[in-house]
Amino acid sequence: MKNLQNIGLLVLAAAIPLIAVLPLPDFWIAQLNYIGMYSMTVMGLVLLTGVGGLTSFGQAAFVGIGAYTTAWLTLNTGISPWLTLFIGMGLTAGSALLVGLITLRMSGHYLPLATIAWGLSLYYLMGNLDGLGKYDGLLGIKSLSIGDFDIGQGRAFFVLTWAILLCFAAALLHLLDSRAGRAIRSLKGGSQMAEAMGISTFRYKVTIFVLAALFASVAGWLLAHFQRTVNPSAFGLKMGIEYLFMAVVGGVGHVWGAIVGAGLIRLLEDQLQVLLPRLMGTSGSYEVIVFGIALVMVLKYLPDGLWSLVGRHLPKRPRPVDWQQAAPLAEREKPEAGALVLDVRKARMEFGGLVAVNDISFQIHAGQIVGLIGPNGAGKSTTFNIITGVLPATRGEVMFRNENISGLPSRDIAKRGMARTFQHVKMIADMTVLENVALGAHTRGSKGVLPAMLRANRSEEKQLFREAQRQLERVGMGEYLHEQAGNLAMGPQRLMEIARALCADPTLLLLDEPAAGLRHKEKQALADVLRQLKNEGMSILLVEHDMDLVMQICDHLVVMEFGTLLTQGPPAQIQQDPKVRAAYLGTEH
Ligand SMILES: Nc1ncnc2c1ncn2[C@@H]1O[C@H](COP(=O)(O)OP(=O)(O)OP(=O)(O)O)[C@@H](O)[C@H]1O
Repeated sequence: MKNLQNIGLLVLAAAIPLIAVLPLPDFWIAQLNYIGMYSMTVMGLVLLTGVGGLTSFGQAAFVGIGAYTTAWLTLNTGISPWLTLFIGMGLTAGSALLVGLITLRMSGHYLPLATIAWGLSLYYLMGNLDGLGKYDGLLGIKSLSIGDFDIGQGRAFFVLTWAILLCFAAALLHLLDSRAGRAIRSLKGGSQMAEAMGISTFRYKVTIFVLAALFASVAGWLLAHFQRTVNPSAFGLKMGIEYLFMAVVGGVGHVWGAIVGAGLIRLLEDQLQVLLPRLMGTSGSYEVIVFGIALVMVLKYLPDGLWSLVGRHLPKRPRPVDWQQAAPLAEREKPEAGALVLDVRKARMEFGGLVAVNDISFQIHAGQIVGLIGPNGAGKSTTFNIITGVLPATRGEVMFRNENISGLPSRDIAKRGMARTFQHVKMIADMTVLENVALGAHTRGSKGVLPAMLRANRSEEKQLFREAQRQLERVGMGEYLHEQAGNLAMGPQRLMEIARALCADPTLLLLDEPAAGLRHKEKQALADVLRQLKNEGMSILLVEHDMDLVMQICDHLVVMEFGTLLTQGPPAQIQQDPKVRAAYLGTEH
């Protein structure tokens, strides 16, 4: 896929000068200019909504901030418009940061509603400020120029706009294929898995919100100098909806979908505005009705947008393996064999009146496999969640390598060397196995969004992929590097999760029902992998219902029933314990 993305960028880079010199009528150049500017805002939405899963109706307001900043400053202060671009971006970043910090903790439908409220308030603010010309807006904005050369509104403007768009597309493609990009792509699946990989989901949400707003702001700056006038109608809620519409029609998850969507809607709108009133015999915004129907059809029959029609026919080439020579990632210092790794002290979890975990205590030492067993509803997963920081314990302490980690968020616990898998596999289905596993090494890298966009992250990326491949080979998944994770059967999916956890270079590995849904042979392969990890000095806590597997591989068992610790000890002893037999068979004891 990577090569194809580069081809896409090259095609666009070649098309820009070609179109500029072709004898196209001015009308088409103007259309292309609009499409370029719209595409910028829509590309921001691809990142925010398509990739990050955060729906915003308020992008037009950020276009407005960029446009009004340059309009007001160039008209009132005579400052260079090239400088106002950065002032506008600064103002946009500031306001997006503020709005983001307030609204991005909201989930479900609250976020889109908040963006509507934000879009509306900015629209009325622009329309009511005397200094901004109220609803008439500001007129007489100058064209952009370089020295004496006037960029104007024609071909030179086209080259400028599309060159910026090309840079945005390249930056976005680079970003999505990076450590930060994988973290952003993990946002859509809920925060639990990402946080367990040490990713601050909130920070990445705010980051993509600001980035999308900046894309919109640059489009606004261009629009002001293109139209030479600004007024609130171009930045209101209707336009906010239209940008979202372009993104959805084009393909909200694809960078190229932004251009397809913006192009199609702009051209259609223009044609329909002429055609429909003629057909109906009266004037009116009939195109909105057509768009409404078209959107419903697209959502029903082509939910991935029009780009998916093209994208699915493009050949998929595996990522070239160029990381063999990369330096290994630094490893954390490991505990001595037999040292105390985890000490759960009287952990308690109450859900209202229900005591799900009742003052449980147990320990895990380095190189030990401990099984946490018990009938359904015994409180195993809740104990797991207390240890990994998903749930804050009502009382009690969890000591990890002699540090009290009670109350820490799961990402901070992950950073300390505790890695986990999930009862129901959590992965990014449309990423390759290798990329999914590289996500596990997130905390071992440091390159953020900007280095990724500028491609200044190459050596670290190679290190991360080298580690991901190593861990996949360690669990016997070396054959699956380039497979799309969503296509894997349950067994390989679970092994992939283990490899992802191993990528974090953990001291303690927590596996939640790793054998669930596996066939006999796959279970044996899993047992071999776990034994091998133990021999390498790894400590493992296992929640598992498969008693054969548990008895085969565990050194120590902790048995729970109704939230309480029933007993603990070596498997042979537990197997003979009448209390345990009774708990499983449901007889009196
Ligand atoms: N978030 C929650 N709110 C209220 N009750 C909960 C919550 N999570 C778990 N419980 C309850 O706590 C008890 C223990 O549940 P838990 O999932 O920890 O058991 P388990 O041993 O992991 O079961 P299973 O083997 O079926 O996964 C159950 O009675 C469950 O209904």
